[in-house]
Amino acid sequence: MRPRIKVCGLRDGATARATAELGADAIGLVFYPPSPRHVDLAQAREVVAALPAFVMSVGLFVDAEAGFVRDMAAQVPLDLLQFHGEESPQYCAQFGRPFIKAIRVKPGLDLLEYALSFAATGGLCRGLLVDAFVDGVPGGTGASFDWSLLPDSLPLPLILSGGLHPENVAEAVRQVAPWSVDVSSGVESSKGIKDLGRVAAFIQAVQSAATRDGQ
Ligand SMILES: O=C(O)c1ccccc1N[C@@H]1O[C@H](COP(=O)(O)O)[C@@H](O)[C@H]1O
Repeated sequence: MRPRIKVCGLRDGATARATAELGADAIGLVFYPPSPRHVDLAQAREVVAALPAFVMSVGLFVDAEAGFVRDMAAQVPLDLLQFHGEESPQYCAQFGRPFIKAIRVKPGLDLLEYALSFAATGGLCRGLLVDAFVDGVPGGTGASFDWSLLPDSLPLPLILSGGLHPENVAEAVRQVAPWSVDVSSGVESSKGIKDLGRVAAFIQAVQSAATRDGQ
């Protein structure tokens, strides 16, 4: 089976719709004000309303006040929450909604133990997203990391992210065989502006890598 594809940081309905039509399985909405991809409530609602059935909307938060997460989740139809900061399993589970947890990988991290702590949240944690560690920036950096640091198996579906782009994603899929890939900077013409040509190239690269490997 080919890896699922999430494109993160969509900010308008037309681009979100086109991204879905190109074959994305999920799109991400960044509810993190310092990000150049940040969306306000009106933008988020416009993006989600543009999605066809069976394309998921994912709301991304970074160490947000719980009230802010509740408020956005009540006003925007989000299928999944993404926690991309230092949130604990208890924090993530308190919303009673399915979520994915991001972790920034660096040498010495016990990824298995980390995954086990989130797998114990009563089925709410639907995947572990692995990203590059860049000091002082929580994500969306375009930086990649050493994929050989990833263990062979984990108790949660693995979502590979961090510096993926159309030119390296096929190799990533072959080496890591993730459940899903997640991209933001690698399909942009400038920070926060998605380039649909690069989105198409990214999706085609994932599909062809998976086909060649008989997935
Ligand atoms: O996209 C952002 O601006 C962002 C901000 C804060 C935390 C996470 C963010 N995005 C996520 O970062 C990873 C990797 O992004 P990139 O492809 O290396 O640019 C991805 O999971 C996005 O969902």
